[in-house]
Parts: sequence; structure tokens; C-alpha cells
Amino acid sequence: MSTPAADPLARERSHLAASRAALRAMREDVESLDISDVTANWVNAQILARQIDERVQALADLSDTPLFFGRLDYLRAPGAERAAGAHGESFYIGRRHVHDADGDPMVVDWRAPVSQPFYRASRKDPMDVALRRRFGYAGGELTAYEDEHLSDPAEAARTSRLLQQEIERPRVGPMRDIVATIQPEQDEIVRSGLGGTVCVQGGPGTGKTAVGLHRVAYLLYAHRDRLARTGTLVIGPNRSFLHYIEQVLPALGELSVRQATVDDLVAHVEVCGTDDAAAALVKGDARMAQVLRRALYAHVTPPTEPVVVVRGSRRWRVPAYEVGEMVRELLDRGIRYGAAREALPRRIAHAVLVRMEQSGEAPDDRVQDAVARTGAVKAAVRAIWPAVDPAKLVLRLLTDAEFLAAHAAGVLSEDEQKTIRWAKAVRSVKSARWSAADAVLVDEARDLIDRTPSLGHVVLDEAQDLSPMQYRAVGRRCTTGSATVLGDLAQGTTPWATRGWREALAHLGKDDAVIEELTAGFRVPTDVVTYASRLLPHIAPGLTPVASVRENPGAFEVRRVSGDADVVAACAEALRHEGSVGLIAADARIPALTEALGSAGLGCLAPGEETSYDTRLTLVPASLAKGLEYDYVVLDEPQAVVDGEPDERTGLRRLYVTLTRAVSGLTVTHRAPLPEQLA
Ligand SMILES: Nc1ncnc2c1ncn2[C@@H]1O[C@H](COP(=O)(O)OP(=O)(O)OP(=O)(O)O)[C@@H](O)[C@H]1O
Repeated sequence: MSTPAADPLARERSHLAASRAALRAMREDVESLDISDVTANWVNAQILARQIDERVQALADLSDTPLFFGRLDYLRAPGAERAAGAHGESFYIGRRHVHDADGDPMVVDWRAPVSQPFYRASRKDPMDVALRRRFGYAGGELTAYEDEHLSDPAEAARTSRLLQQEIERPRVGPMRDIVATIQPEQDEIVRSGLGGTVCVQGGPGTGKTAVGLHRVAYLLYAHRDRLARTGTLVIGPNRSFLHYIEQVLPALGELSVRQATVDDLVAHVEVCGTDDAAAALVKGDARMAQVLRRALYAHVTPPTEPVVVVRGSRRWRVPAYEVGEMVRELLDRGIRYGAAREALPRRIAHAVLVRMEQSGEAPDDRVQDAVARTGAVKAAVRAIWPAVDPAKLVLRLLTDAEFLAAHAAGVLSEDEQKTIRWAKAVRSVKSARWSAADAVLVDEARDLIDRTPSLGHVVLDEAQDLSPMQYRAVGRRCTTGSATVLGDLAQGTTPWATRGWREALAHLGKDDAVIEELTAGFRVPTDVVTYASRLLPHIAPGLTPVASVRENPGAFEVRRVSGDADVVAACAEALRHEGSVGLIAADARIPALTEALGSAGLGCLAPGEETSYDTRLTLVPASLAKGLEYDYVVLDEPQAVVDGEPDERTGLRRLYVTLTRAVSGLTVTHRAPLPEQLA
């Protein structure tokens, strides 16, 4: 038997054991903190106790997540300034920092500068790294390692087995992190600075979602204090998608990131109505912002009467033209409607104060406050600059043809105005049947009145489906922060889907964003991606097809069937393999397939519900397939998927989404002829 000193694997295992012990000691240190001396009151004690709890949680040693997954041995001296700590030292790279009793690092956080060469170093640019070692684990046990001597010209480059294994690993359960295998082009995006907005165009399975989530985790590490104050947000297309990704950040030790849909962000009115495509298209158009602004500011009426304030036995008169100048000045300053409305009484009061001083009085600030609150000033402000309720403003635009015409003239055509007007009169904001697009209009109106607070960083996933007005809604949540915009033009399935990223970024208010492209595919096997890419010339000409990095060719079959029982049989076959199975079908086919699965005794989940080793089959309506993935996919009736959409291009895009969800195998079943674009 080899001794630990001689056997490298045994040495690494003993470092793992020592690191685990060190982590345990760190946790015990925190657990044993006695806070009774340092907390003066109950509230402080509660806050501190919670922070300690969180820290203990963050220091948990999860049996199924390896404490470290890589090691870097630095060369000595040269380039020491490029790689902090490069003195021929080795560093173990893991999800979190672990130190020993002397404070020396046993494991360094993957986000630390010293870890960066693990992701970026290459034979061309070894970044002072002599050895890069990747570790393989099986059931929490360290079982393998793989070395690259980056500075050794004699060693040939080869693809990492461990990376390949990681990509092939069955996908049961929620989305996983990719810290151990982030690729250089992905790492560039992950580690790009907090100051700039990055937009990533990437085909299905190129890791956009993964990259976006790891970027937040990185930013939280690099700018923890600032982002703790300003906040971070991940925006996804729907609940089931958010549910699918919700574990990734906690697994990386980040518990504070909010996740929401665009609809959640603008939920100021209750949405229970829908728009037809034509109405939604106009409501989502950026010109609506102009209409809203005009309609809002039409409430400002220049004064025709002087403001007369009575104090004691004296009357003070501010003439209409002078108040008019104040109003013009507030309009010119471009501050929010609400802020200007609050400033006006003080301006008028100030004019009164000047008059008091001119006549020998010596009023102070309290007098100015009192004057600003007098009935006369309040009444004047109500008449000149009335309070406006944003939802009522939108309601009026959508129901009052004359009001809409007055403010949309020259912006929306008469036809467009007619398209967005509600058919039925509505009595109140509460009884209105608001649609999702209406809620975005209300959000825009609210922001015209009071500035929406900005977060520090926003990740916007599946961005290609947003309307210009939705981009604006997201943009106002990161006016002073930055964003990561992720999407694929070929997967846009809304009538207003993004045509080009520059235009979208302008609506977001981030014209200076950098646009990156990812083309290496980690999900879909080559044969499947080649088949799906037949659709690209019809749905997004000019986009680069995804090049699969998977070596396993995967299983791919197009099968003619004679009924739903055959579809169920295809699912049963898929279930014989390890991993998750998705049966994806046109939304209209879901009831029939639910029944067919039921009669065959096959239980199934809804999208977003977590697959486990016992329940691995999910029945996915095509409209919810975006962003999700399954080891084996059975795609039911492609033509029905296309027909489920209002037009052929959208239908083919939906089909492209559904064809690109499979990791290991895809079976396409059909009774009707396949869409000709797939031929
Ligand atoms: N560097 C990587 N190493 C291992 N797995 C990766 C890597 N990058 C991406 N993956 C995996 O590839 C799959 C697809 O990633 P992801 O869902 O982020 O792609 P996407 O570009 O958002 O796809 P879609 O356009 O379909 O939403 C995921 O299972 C992800 O974990």
C-alpha cells in the first residue's frame, strides 16, 4: 500500500480531510460566540444572532458539494504582480474560503483574484501557473484528478475528461452551479466589472443563465458592501423557470439575491385581463412612454390668478406671472412630476417671504413652512399642479377616446389608438380588467411621478421576449446600477420580440453596454443541435449556430406514431435511462397527453416542480419550455407546436426552443407531416 506522502491522490484526500476539519473549526468558532457582552439591547442581539445564524449556514459542509474542485501551483517570481500571491505557492480552489487555525488559506474562494487563472490560464497564456489540477468526486469522495502543466511546452493540449463528465452528468433536480467548469469565454463575462452592462447573445444551452447567476455571485464577492446596500435582482420569464434556477445562488453561498418576473416588478394593479397581440404590441411600444408623459403633464395648468396669503392683519400677493415662472422653471428642470409638485408650495412661500422681508419683517424658516401649508397656497398648487394617480391616468387613456386622442396625436395613429382602447367602460381602478401590458404602463406612469429606486445590479434572463416598455421598466430599476442582459434572438416568441440588441439596450437605458456572443453549447448533443439549426435561416438569419462541445453524440430519433399511446411508450423508453425526462407538447395537446399518461399509470410533474430519482417525468407545455432542460426529451407533434402560435415565424421559434431542451436524447414523435423547414 502506498503511503500518503507518495500517493498524490492520498495527499489530496488528506488535504480535503484537513480542510473539512478547518471548516468545522471555523463553524464552531462562530457557534460559540458569546454575544451577551457586546449587545446593549434586545434588537441588536436579535440582529447579531441572525447574522451569526447566516454565517453558520454559510459555513455548512455540504456532503454532496466538494469543498474544493481545483488546485493551482504557481511558478515562482515572474509575473508576480499579475497573480497575487504567486510565490510558487499552491492554492485549492473551492466554493468558499476556508482557513486553518493560523489564518492561512486551506481553500480559496473561486471568485478571489488568485483563483482566476484556474478558469483563464491556457498554454498560450499560462498566467504564471505551473500546474492546474482538476478534481473528480463520486458521492462526496475525492476519487480522481487531472493535471495540466501549462508552462510545459512538451505537454500536448487535450480536452478535460472531468469537464466532459460534468457536462454529461444526469440532470435530476434543480439547476446546478458550474463553478468547477466555467469556460474562459464565460469567465470573461462572469468577472466583468460592476460598472458596465454586459449583453450576452447565445444560442440554446450556451450557458447564458449559468453565466448570469455566476456573475451576480462574483459581483457580490467583489463589491459586497455596495451591493448589500443597493441590492441585486435576477429577472426570469416565469415562476417555473425561477423555481428551476432558485438553488444555484444559495449553493454558491449567496442568499440575498431577489428573483422575480417582469410582471412581479410592475404588480401595482391586479392583472386579470389579457390583450390580443395587436393591442399588446402597441401598449408595449416605447411611444407609449411619450403618450403617458404628455397625458401626465397636461395636468399642469399655468396660473391665471394671483396667490393671496393672509397672515394676521396682512395680505401678501404673489402675482400669476411670477407663479407661472416658477412652474416653467420646474418643468424645465426635468425633475419628477411628484417632486416638482412638492417643491412648488415652498417656492410660492419663498416669494411671500421675500415680500415680508421687503416690508421690514424678519420671518424665519418656520414661517416659510407655515405659509407653504396655508389653504391659499395648497389650493393654488391643487389647481396648477394636481396630484395624479398613475393607475387612474392609464385607465383614463384606455377608456376616454378624446383624452387619448389629445395626447397620442402625432404619436399613435388613429387605428393604433382604437386598438388599445378598452371595449367596455370601466368604473374604477379596482374593477378594471388590467392586462400585463397595462401594468407596465402604470409602472411607467408611476416612475414619471416618483423616481423608481435603482438597484446595484440586475440580471435579465430570456430578455429577447421583452417589449420596449418592459425594457424600460427593467431599466429604471438599474438606472444607477448595471445589468447583465441574457438572450437569444432566435428564441423570441412574443409579437414584440427583440430584433436587435442595440435597440433593446437603448430602451433599457444602457446604450454603452458591451455585447458578447457565446456559441459553444453545453446542453444539446451535436445531432440534435444540427437538426434544430435547420430552422435558423427561417427564424433568425445571420445568427451563428451553436457548436456542441459534448463528445457523447446523444440519441436522436424522429418517429412516426399512430396515437398518444405511442407517445407514452416513447416516454417509458426514455425513463429507462438515468436522468430527467421531459414530454414537451403544444399547449393544446396537454390535456390529452395528461390523460394518456394517466391511463398508462405514468405519473408526471409540472414544469418547475423538482424532478427527483423517483419522479423524473415532466409534462411541459411548449409555452413554458424556455430555459428548462431534461436529459431525455420526447417532443410531441412539431406541427402542432408551430400551429399553436399566431404566426409561422413565432411558431418555428417556439419549435426551435422545444427542440433544444434535451441533454442526452431527443425523440420527436409525429402523426402529422413535419414542418417543411425541418426537412
Ligand atoms: N462551463 C460549463 N460547464 C458545465 N456545464 C455547463 C457550463 N456552461 C453551461 N453548462 C450547462 O449547460 C446547460 C445549459 O446552460 P444554460 O441553461 O445556462 O444555457 P442557456 O444559454 O441559458 O440556454 P437557453 O437559451 O436554452 O435558456 C446547463 O445545464 C448548464 O449547467
